[in-house]
Amino acid sequence: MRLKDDNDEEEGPKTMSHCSIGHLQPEKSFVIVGYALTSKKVESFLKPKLEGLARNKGILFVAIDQNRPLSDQGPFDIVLHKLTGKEWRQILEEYRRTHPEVTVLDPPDAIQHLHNRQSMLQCVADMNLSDTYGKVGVPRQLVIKRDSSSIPDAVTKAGLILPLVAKPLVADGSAKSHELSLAYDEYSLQKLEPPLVLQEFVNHGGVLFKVYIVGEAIKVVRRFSLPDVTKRELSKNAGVFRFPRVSCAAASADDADLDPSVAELPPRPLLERLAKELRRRLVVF
Ligand SMILES: Nc1ncnc2c1ncn2[C@@H]1O[C@H](COP(=O)(O)OP(=O)(O)OP(=O)(O)O)[C@@H](O)[C@H]1O
Ligand SMILES: O=P(O)(O)O[C@H]1[C@H](O)[C@@H](O)[C@H](OP(=O)(O)O)[C@@H](OP(=O)(O)O)[C@H]1O
Repeated sequence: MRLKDDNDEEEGPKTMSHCSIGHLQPEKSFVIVGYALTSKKVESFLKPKLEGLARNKGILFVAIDQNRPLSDQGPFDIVLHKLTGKEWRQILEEYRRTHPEVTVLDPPDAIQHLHNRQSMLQCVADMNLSDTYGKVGVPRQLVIKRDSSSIPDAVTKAGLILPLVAKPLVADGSAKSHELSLAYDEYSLQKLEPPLVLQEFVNHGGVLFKVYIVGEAIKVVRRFSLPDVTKRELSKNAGVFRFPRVSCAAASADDADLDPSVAELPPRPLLERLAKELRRRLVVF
């Protein structure tokens, strides 16, 4: 796409934010990314540094005005969004139909099953990656849709071993969807609020790896995580404990002096196969 400078009479993006067209070199080609994000996401993601880097690479971020028809805005090369709701979904589907030349990241139907922690992990569970470079699996888990009083029985029947990590079933980016708890004893499980996923706690040395995948690009970071739970701790503790965003960006362990047994990154070939397989199964970028 060609974007002309301010003096140009031709149509340019009308809702451009955080950038001034006047500073752009005339006749330079830019990829225009229209974004529809919550204000929280704009704050955490669209940092001046990212915008500067993007601009140097010929990428411009332009805010989509949610109060105006999407088709009246742009033109965009890419629509980047992280909003939920039926209405927004319909707007995007209609836009994709009428603007097949625009890449929508990602199409609503493709991300639908990522909004639910059960379906989100299903394709990982279905993956049958050979054990050449390491195993990929999902912790044993149980979905509770309703009735908190039924949880202790359901856990016993499923044979899940305590402690359990309780996660809201819906993963829609809301603060509530990130509220996780750790349940140490069976009795306290009744205090949890369905719908949720109960997962066996997997000891992992207090460090985890976050793997970011965009297209062919893979980036792995180390983050501090919950410490291992020992048998002694399990026998001492009871109750349900809410825990905060333990492995957030501020908990980076990239430069920490870690025991090599927990610090070693997953083998690259495993990540590549995992990334390829996930993209194929999820049909997302
Ligand atoms: N089964 C588990 N066993 C041990 N620790 C776990 C387990 N599941 C989650 N955790 C811990 O809880 C943290 C958050 O888990 P998870 O990523 O599932 O939630 P989230 O709300 O999607 O978080 P984020 O959006 O930050 O990735 C992990 O970083 C890890 O420290
Ligand atoms: O900063 P990292 O470690 O990559 O963790 C991200 C989570 O994985 C995302 O799920 C968060 O986005 P949502 O809150 O929209 O789900 C995302 O929220 P944010 O974009 O508001 O920071 C992050 O918390």
